[in-house]
Amino acid sequence: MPEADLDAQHRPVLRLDEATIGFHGRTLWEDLSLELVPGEFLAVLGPNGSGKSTLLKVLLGLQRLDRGRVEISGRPARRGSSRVGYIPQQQTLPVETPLRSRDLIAMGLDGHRFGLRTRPKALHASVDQLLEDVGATDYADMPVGLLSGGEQQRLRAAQALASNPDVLLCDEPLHSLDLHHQQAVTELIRRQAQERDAAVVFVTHEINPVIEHVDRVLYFARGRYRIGTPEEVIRSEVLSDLYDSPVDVIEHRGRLVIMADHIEGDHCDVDHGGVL
Ligand SMILES: Nc1ncnc2c1ncn2[C@@H]1O[C@H](COP(=O)(O)OP(=O)(O)OP(=O)(O)O)[C@@H](O)[C@H]1O
Repeated sequence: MPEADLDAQHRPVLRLDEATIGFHGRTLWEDLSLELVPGEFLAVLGPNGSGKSTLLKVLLGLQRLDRGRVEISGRPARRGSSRVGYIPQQQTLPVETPLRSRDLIAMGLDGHRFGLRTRPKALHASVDQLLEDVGATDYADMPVGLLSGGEQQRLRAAQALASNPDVLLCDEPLHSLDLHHQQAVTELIRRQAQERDAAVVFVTHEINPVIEHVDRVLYFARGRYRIGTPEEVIRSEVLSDLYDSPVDVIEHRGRLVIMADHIEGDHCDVDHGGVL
């Protein structure tokens, strides 16, 4: 590979530098410094209210930091950037939604580049390619409201990938999907991000469905955070230290189970290997 391409592979597409945010006197996270390179997959974990979605809002340019800097592809994060793709939480679309799969994806394409009115052929070809990339060609012309949750989530992934973003933000995209579709959607996001040299920031309550794809974990709790590989972070001593309270991490039939006797205000979803 030419040296310039190698450099590009290691150039951060996302950079947070001593980023701090809080509301009404409560710090959500403080002095968060982080760089993601193309193709990297970061899982963001933490209990309810720990600031996971707020991180996505900061990266989307919808929320200002109290302190520090946030850059996407070398520029300050800004609202509406085509460098950022966003997959929202899984929500079932109403049956009567008047859109076909291909219409939903076309909505994600950058109108300036593809010239919706002036270059319909180019738009059509791009939509077809995206449908193929996410394995949705078979239902390209189906009304989206008739598709299953997993099929709809594939389309949302295609929509988010349409502008060829450098950073793909995923806000609990597996919520309410069954295990099979959780794995399929995660694999799809991972593969597409790698092929397109995009970094992934993946907010989730459950580590197990994504663990084999995760390069690093960012774990928020109690106004603090830990970052590292899953093996470095999802450990009893690291999480006990983060929560300042005993936490047990055990492996059960290949799944990580995180348990704590009692942490006020949090819950432990033992069955799903969920996050405290
Ligand atoms: N604009 C805002 N003004 C005031 N408080 C806010 C604002 N945005 C978020 N918060 C608060 O910050 C905290 C963190 O919210 P956030 O949505 O980031 O949590 P989360 O980790 O994504 O939680 P969950 O797992 O429940 O989705 C919450 O207590 C929320 O009420």
